[in-house]
Amino acid sequence: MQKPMNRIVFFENVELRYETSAVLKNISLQIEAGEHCVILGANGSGKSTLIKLINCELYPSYKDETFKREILGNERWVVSELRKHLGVVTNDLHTRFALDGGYLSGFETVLSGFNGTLGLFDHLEVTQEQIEAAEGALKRLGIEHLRDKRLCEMSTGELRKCIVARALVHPVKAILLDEPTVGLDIKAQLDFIEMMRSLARSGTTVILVTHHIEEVFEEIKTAVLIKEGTIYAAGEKEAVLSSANLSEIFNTPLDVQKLQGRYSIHPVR
Ligand SMILES: Nc1ncnc2c1ncn2[C@@H]1O[C@H](COP(=O)(O)OP(=O)(O)OP(=O)(O)O)[C@@H](O)[C@H]1O
Repeated sequence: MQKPMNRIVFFENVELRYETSAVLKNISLQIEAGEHCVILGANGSGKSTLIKLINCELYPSYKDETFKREILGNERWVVSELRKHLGVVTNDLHTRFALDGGYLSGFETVLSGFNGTLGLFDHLEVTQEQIEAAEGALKRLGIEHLRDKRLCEMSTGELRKCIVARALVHPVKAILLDEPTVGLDIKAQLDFIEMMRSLARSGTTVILVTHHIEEVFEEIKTAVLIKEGTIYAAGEKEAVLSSANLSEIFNTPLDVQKLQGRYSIHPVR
């Protein structure tokens, strides 16, 4: 039986190894529903690996008596079932659609979210309900104009929004966004931030991995800093996103400033 999904992530002492080396160690992390959260860390620190663990693309390598891993209240998930509650947007997914799905329309891309496929297949039935949900997801993101446009004719930002809409065909409780603004120009990036804010305000828990502190929007209250595969700090963003903490995780002297709710980061010379 499924437990209530009020806790999106509950990890205690989770470890993940690629071959012999531990990439994530002693990861203890709780993210509650509605607790929009940013994950920051240097290149190679383990952010994407953490997202893959939450998303059940990867599984912990080692378990001792202190180990705990629950996602949306459950220790085990059938992945196709989890996708109905947890949306995922990664650059890998974007690249797969850009490279192999150019012939798909925006609508077909979104609709393919029901079966987690790259495109639609004759043997997979499409119901009227699914069609309406896909139309609804396009509307929710304000991209109805991309409905019939082919992916190969879309800009990076347009395609990215279709991938987000695809992740939202189910009424998901939370969405994981791994560096979602890579490749977007300034306007597309600002639009994307507004879209994330509107998702957050509508009740979808947003878990954002980014390299850009200025993307930490107002609704995000929690920050998690990853350093060399461990959680260096986690908690309220005001406390966690300090100059000292960011200088430490990026291994360079940095000055963090906050002006009118927006963070910015500057090198200390
Ligand atoms: N499939 C893999 N096999 C072996 N090692 C891997 C694999 N994928 C990632 N790694 C290693 O795991 C570590 C963490 O990688 P991860 O992609 O999680 O980092 P990240 O913080 O997301 O980095 P970035 O900011 O550069 O995207 C890195 O040292 C990386 O080389």
